[in-house]
Amino acid sequence: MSSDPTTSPVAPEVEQQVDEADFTLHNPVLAVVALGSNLGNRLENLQGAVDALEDTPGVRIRAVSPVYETDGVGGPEGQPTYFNAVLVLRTTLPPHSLLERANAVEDAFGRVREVRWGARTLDVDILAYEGVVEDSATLTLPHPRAHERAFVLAPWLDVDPVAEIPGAGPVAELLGAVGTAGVRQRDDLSLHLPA
Ligand SMILES: Nc1ncnc2c1ncn2[C@@H]1O[C@H](COP(=O)(O)OP(=O)(O)OP(=O)(O)O)[C@@H](O)[C@H]1O
Ligand SMILES: Nc1nc2c(c(=O)[nH]1)N=C(CO)CN2
Repeated sequence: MSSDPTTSPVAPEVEQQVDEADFTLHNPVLAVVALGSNLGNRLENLQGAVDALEDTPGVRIRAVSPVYETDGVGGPEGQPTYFNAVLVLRTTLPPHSLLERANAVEDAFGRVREVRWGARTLDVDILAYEGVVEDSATLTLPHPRAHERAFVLAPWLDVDPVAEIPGAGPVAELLGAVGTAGVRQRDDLSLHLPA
């Protein structure tokens, strides 16, 4: 019996996953990320997420949207308003690695997962990753509720006026259908890239 690991058969799906990850590592792609906060210093929380993502090997922020103040959608009654923003990233991280990093950034800001859609210091969602369509146990792409959320569509349109959500349509049309009630741009606030 040989102990040479190179002679062990590799399942075709594993081989495909490795090939895809390898391809991504050498070919940066664009991903779109949503930030939200309605607890603590909301602007500082969003800025902290921008800083942490820009500090991530394999991630470079290409565009930062204006900050919106938005009424909470879903979740318990009477929660504080959110600050929301959207980032365009150029990344060599495969989708699941980007999700892990997004979750780690949330955790670093003391995010506690209790009530569904409850108040949170920081939420980092992946809205879209290149043209990828995927539905696994931990990651759905594009984000399954992005197309119906004005607090996501308005800042997304600002950073990419021709954006389209695979399977749902152009962001501009989706925002037109959803409307902008409860979503106010805060011209007095902004996020910035670290120097
Ligand atoms: N595109 C995605 N971006 C971020 N998380 C995702 C995505 N698809 C699936 N998930 C999974 O959703 C789980 C729950 O995410 P989270 O607690 O942020 O939900 P939420 O922000 O309260 O609600 P919503 O999903 O409606 O925005 C995450 O642990 C993650 O595994
Ligand atoms: N206005 C607003 N409402 C929400 C938000 C959010 O970021 N902004 N996030 C949610 C879960 O991701 C649920 N509801």
